[in-house]
Amino acid sequence: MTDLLRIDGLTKRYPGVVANDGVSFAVRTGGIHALLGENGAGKSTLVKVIYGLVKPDAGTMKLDGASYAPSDPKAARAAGVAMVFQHFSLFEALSVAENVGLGMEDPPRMRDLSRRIREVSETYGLPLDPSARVGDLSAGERQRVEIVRCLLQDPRLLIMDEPTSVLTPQEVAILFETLRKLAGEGTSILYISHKLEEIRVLCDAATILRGGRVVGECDPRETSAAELAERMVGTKLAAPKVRTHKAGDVVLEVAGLSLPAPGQFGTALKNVGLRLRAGEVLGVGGVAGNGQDELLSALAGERLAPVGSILLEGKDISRSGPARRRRAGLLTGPEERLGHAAVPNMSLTRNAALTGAQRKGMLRRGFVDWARAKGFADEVIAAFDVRTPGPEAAARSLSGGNLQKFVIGREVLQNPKVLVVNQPTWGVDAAAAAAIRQALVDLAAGGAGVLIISQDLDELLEVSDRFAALNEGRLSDPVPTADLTLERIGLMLGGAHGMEAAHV
Ligand SMILES: Nc1ncnc2c1ncn2[C@@H]1O[C@H](COP(=O)(O)OP(=O)(O)OP(=O)(O)O)[C@@H](O)[C@H]1O
Repeated sequence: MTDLLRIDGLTKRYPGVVANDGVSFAVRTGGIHALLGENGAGKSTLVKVIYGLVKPDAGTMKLDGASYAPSDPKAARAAGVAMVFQHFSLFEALSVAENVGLGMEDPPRMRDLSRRIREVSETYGLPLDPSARVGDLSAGERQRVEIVRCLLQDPRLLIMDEPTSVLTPQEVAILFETLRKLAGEGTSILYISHKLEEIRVLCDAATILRGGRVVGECDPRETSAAELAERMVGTKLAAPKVRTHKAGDVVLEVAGLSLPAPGQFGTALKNVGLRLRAGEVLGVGGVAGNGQDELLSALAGERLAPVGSILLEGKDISRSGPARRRRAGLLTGPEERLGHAAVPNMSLTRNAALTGAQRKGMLRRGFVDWARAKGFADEVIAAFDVRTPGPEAAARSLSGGNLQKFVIGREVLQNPKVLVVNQPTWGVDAAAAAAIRQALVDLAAGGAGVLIISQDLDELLEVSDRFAALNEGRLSDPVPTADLTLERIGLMLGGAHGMEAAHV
């Protein structure tokens, strides 16, 4: 096979860090090539250079033998390079076809565009209705819009940055079929993911990055997931510690919590009830968009709840805002790390003060004691192995996984009575995800109640004592994790409560 893309000696420096350090590798024509590496290893920077979003300081690229140095994404697209991002950029109020048209330089008439979308979606097995409103679509369907948008450009190279983190197992299977078909037709695929088992079934080549440098190449089909992880990290991974746990008193009680949908595309919470005990981890699973964000914001106090519906250690906090709930010991970590959990342009010190000021004694006569705030940011960085030049770095300059470690660490180290987190290891590499899970389990072992909302079933089964499913804003009765079978989980996620039939 010939090489479609060749990269030679590519270097990109940021203040205090070399994100890519003399990176060289090649992607074969029709190959599905994985980029592997821990958080901050430089994967996103590398694909941004290929897509014309970031200019390298040194190095060259060749596409199909010709010199390639895109000045912007438009030039990259013109050369046949397309990219599907982790975060979608779609307008919820517009239709699929309208969204696709908006991204095109020279969009055809709407009727023709709808026809082409239908053709592409049928050819590649990506079910999509061009007239559907994007706001009504699942995360997997939204991703299909982005993929179809790329395929309409007839790309030679398709870059995908962590495409499966928002998908159900069924949607992952559909995506892999599509990617294999594309590769079979000669399109090359550059694939970033932390899910090593997925890489082993999908990809036929892999480049491993560590600290911005290429540390190895391999055929992932012939390399075990453990070996891949070890080559990424450079050391052997510690197996998670087994814990012993004893559930204590009820620390958080939610009863009859109903709230209307926050907006046109939100989900209403319907009579949600749960009891969380000290020392316990309760896992809440569910497909994205079934009320996860709404449950977190109701518990955080971003939206107030009906009187008597949320009790912390027996006290009604339903009408208290976030600051009072924090003071009382209920802390939360939302899913969206950049913008919700952290302010992108603020330093880590300032972000540490944002949620930690009260509980970490940073307030002096109403003013923040910045030395203390910096001290706390340093503590989080050290305890959670956050890779950054220091606490003065802006939140946005951290790689996704490192910022995630920071925002989770910031809450865990505030010694909460109850911690509620949504997607705590989203986009986090295997070693860091294990560290975050361990920290949550340790927090519970120390006597806190921990509620983890996640779409990662393996994660929930690994760390939770009990498991409940969120479906269309309703929470099932929690079941001890040890009693669960995959079939039962499937029924719970589909909305079957007790012996009722699933309504799909
Ligand atoms: N705009 C920026 N300004 C300053 N530093 C940056 C910027 N973008 C990336 N970096 C730094 O470059 C390094 C590589 O980051 P990059 O996002 O490429 O890593 P990654 O491998 O994609 O990580 P993750 O898996 O966490 O997404 C990190 O140390 C990061 O902090």
